[in-house]
Amino acid sequence: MKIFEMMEKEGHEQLIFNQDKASGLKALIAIHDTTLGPALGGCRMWPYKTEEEAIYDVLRLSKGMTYKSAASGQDYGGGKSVIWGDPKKDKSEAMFRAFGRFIDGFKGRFSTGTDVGTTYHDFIICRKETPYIGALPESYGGGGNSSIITAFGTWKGIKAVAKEAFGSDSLEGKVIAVQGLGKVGYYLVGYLIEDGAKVIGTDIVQEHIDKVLADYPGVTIVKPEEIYEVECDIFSPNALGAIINDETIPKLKCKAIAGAANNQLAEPRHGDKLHELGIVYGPDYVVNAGGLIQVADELEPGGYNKERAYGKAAGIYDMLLKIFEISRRDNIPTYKAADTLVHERLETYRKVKTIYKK
Ligand SMILES: NC(=O)C1=CN([C@@H]2O[C@H](COP(=O)(O)OP(=O)(O)OC[C@H]3O[C@@H](n4cnc5c(N)ncnc54)[C@H](O)[C@@H]3O)[C@@H](O)[C@H]2O)C=CC1
Ligand SMILES: O=C(O)C(=O)Cc1ccccc1
Repeated sequence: MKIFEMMEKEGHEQLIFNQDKASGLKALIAIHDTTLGPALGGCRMWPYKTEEEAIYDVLRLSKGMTYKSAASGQDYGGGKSVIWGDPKKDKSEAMFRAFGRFIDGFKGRFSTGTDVGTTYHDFIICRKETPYIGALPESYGGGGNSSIITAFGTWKGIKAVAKEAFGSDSLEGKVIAVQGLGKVGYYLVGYLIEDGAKVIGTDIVQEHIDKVLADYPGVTIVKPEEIYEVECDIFSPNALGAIINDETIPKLKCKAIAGAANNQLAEPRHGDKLHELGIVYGPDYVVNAGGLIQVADELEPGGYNKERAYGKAAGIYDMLLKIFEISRRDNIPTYKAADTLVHERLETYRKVKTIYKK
């Protein structure tokens, strides 16, 4: 793996390796692009098989955050952190204190918080060492569990792809296949059922399934490997990335895809394939911007304003309709239409900053 080559190709500014012998912490922090402002991005804890897997994940995730911030109109850049370890058995206070000290070293150039495998309990510990933590509970001055607003935004994204695919954003009677019933998936199921949808769900952790069934007994559960081929109107990935790939695309029986998972396309060509097949794809970093919108709102002067944040998250619907219009007008895949808007915003900002410097 030629790391500098990858960073140069994708435009990453920094990749920092962090280890703390006492706690066993091994963490990577990637800052992709700070043109629009300081980098924001959550922290994933995952038992990667190799160091290369961890490096690849943090580079992809951090780039996605730049695109997410630009596409959702935030004045922040993109970054992400990954802790290499098993969230079920490797966590400790010492680990998250050490991680907080590493974050503090950026002095605001990077702020982080929950993502896959981490919870706000972990970041309450981090907060003891650094103020650069987002999505803390209201009692700690944060905006609360970012998964809820992420689920809200994803619900709006599902309504937008429904409108594009079926001519109406009503989810009444629509069958939605939800992959991943974790922090985001659980709340998303609630929004979908409230909106009249029929939900087919799956997860690899039984207790997550049980929690959903306890509150939403009407949800149909299938095995993880079956979710791709269930008869449905919309497939909603809310687990891990790279699940839209050569193996899964031929199985899909949906007319549209919209979910919270980061980096859903294994490669851009898989977005081209969805376009060819006429499957409406809501670009992941547009659909799942709710969490980022919350954390950016927490950083506004005067602090978090829930009404303002949810108003911005509701705008995910209109942004997607704009992207679908560009995709139809120019006959390009939706992910390319979204990337075009992002590149235009970054380029404009770079020019303005250059002029300003003069
Ligand atoms: N939590 C947040 O605010 C945000 C999360 N995201 C993204 O949304 C996705 C979900 O995030 P969270 O809900 O916070 O994470 P989480 O870890 O709470 O939930 C992920 C769920 O997916 C399940 N899962 C993993 N592999 C699976 C598989 N092969 N099949 C079925 N289920 C599987 C896990 O058991 C877990 O229940 C991630 O990709 C994350 O990066 C994006 C934006 C914000
Ligand atoms: O949208 C994401 O994937 C995030 O990582 C959102 C976020 C940003 C900063 C702190 C916590 C979560």
